[in-house]
Amino acid sequence: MKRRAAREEPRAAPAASPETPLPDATSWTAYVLIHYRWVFVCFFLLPLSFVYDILYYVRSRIIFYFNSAPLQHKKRVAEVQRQVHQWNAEGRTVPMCTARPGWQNISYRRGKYKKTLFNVKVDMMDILNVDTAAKTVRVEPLVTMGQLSATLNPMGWTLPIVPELDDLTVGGLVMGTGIETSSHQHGLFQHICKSFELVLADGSVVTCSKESNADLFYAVPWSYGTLGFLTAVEIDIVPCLPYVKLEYTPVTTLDEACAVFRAKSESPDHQFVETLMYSLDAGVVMTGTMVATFEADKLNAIGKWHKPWFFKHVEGFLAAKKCSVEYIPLRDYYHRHSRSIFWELQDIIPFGNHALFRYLLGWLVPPKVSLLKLTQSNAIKELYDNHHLIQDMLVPISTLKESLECFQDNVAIYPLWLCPFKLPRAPGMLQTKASDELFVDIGAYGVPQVLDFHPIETTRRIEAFVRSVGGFQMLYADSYMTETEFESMFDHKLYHQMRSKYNSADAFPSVYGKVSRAARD
Ligand SMILES: Cc1cc2nc3c(=O)[nH]c(=O)nc-3n(C[C@H](O)[C@H](O)[C@H](O)COP(=O)(O)OP(=O)(O)OC[C@H]3O[C@@H](n4cnc5c(N)ncnc54)[C@H](O)[C@@H]3O)c2cc1C
Ligand SMILES: NC(=O)C1=CN([C@@H]2O[C@H](COP(=O)(O)OP(=O)(O)OC[C@H]3O[C@@H](n4cnc5c(N)ncnc54)[C@H](OP(=O)(O)O)[C@@H]3O)[C@@H](O)[C@H]2O)C=CC1
Ligand SMILES: CC(C)=CCC[C@@H](C)[C@H]1CC[C@H]2C3=C(CC[C@]12C)[C@@]1(C)CC[C@H](O)C[C@@H]1CC3
Repeated sequence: MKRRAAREEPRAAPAASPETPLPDATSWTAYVLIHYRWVFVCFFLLPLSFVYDILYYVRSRIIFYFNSAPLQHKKRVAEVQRQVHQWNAEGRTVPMCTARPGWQNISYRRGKYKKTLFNVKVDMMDILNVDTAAKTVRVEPLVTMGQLSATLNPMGWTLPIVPELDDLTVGGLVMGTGIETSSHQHGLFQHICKSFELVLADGSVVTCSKESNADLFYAVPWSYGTLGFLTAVEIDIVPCLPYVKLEYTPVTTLDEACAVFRAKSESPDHQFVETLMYSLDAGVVMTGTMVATFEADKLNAIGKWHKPWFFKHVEGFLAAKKCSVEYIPLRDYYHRHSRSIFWELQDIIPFGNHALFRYLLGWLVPPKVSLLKLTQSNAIKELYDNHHLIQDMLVPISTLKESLECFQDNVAIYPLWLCPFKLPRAPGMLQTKASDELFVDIGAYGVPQVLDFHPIETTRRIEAFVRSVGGFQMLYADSYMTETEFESMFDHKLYHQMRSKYNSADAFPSVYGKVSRAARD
């Protein structure tokens, strides 16, 4: 593959490098919208995101103050049931989906089906019960990761896996999937869930767990809302400590990167493991453990508004070429990539990591992903479709080296996110060849640096590679596989059984129908 010359810093809007044509390369308005998106984002979206967060926060506090959430829950489930009964009474004409508008969710793919399907409102956003004796928390599906870490951490508890972005919801993480740097010990988000409460296609309410309705329990993850509406989830919680002792290990060859990452992922000593690759052969492996105290000169509250973006901070350790240690407040660690939306914000606000911007306006960052989605113009959409890649691929750790080479050859996007996870053997969509082998999530977010990038052909080549090594694609973004290819990646046996057992084949679209770009458009 041909590559572009190394990037210059700071960068402008995505695909603003000289070789890349603008969408249609003509419209003056499109040019302004793309290259000066930061004007709109800084002066309109950032204040709007701030107001939105305040309103949401006040609402949460009021609900907590009156402790009304558990009482309201039954009524809210009944309201979901009423809508499903209505759909049945009206003759089950078109399938159902949640009424949550596509712009509000984190998923990158566009849920065009929302316009044509029967929309069911599942407006349930409260933490119902924190039970420290049973070590569980019971929540409604729209509860977010930011809300949960803010509630649990001050009580000395946490979820074993806290997927990074504040606005990710429990419903989305259960029906899709969730992963974080503790996943090498705890698995995916589905593996820390104890039970699901669902409203099925006939309007009945069912609770499933490993002990009761186990088949449904194992079929729900990765079903993308196509078996029933989720109304509550019981999740494991574990005690937490206030700081993470984080060790940064720079690696300077591909072999070293793979060996160090694998050794640290397999060792029981680290609660958190993550690597950021800055090129095919240079990266920083990070390992962390929760601790109660810190060495004062090594404390770094990276979540503070004026601190450099985390991925830039980490890059500094690569340049320093030696192992280093820092102590980071737990919540700052959990949401370390939130302020820069991993490294996506540099394409939207090119000077966002400049000290002046951070000190003046850093407290307003990041703009909400939902508002970015809501307000993006067609020109921006086209730009991201054609000159940008957002994909996470899950591959066995034994194939890490060839997988990184595949990403290099096809897209050469850096930083690249590497996050290890275990995949316990269990019924459901994810079936593996070897039992208990560690997997790695490879996350590529950004502008491909190869000259022959083509959104469909390139993604299809990567998808084919991932299938060939027994891996999986995360489905929050676009999938370009055919249905046959899709069914060869994801085991649909249990899923089809549940669709027929619970009469849901005409009640909801299929997973493929929701996540495939070709089936949706
Ligand atoms: C025992 C208990 C039970 C509760 N029960 C309920 C309930 O039933 N229902 C309910 O709705 N609420 C409940 N609450 C209230 C709960 O605390 C609020 O929902 C929560 O504080 C709001 O979360 P927040 O993230 O918006 O707030 P904040 O912690 O003030 O955070 C504001 C914003 O900044 C982000 N942020 C904060 N720190 C960082 C950081 N270091 N890095 C990056 N981003 C950060 C947050 O994610 C959030 O978006 C309960 C609280 C407690 C203690
Ligand atoms: N660190 C991580 O693990 C990250 C994960 N992600 C991905 O982002 C997505 C989550 O985003 P989020 O905005 O929270 O979720 P979304 O609103 O995007 O929902 C994801 C899917 O879950 C379904 N769903 C959500 N709630 C319910 C419910 N109550 N009942 C039935 N189905 C439901 C949706 O159905 P419908 O289509 O009907 O609305 C949709 O198909 C996941 O796919 C996740 O894998 C993204 C970034 C990071
Ligand atoms: C850690 C894992 C497993 C995934 C992280 C994925 C995120 C980096 C992406 C998920 C949805 C993406 C969107 C954007 C940036 C990258 C994600 C947050 C945009 C904000 C980029 C700008 C566009 O105009 C809107 C996009 C919405 C989705």
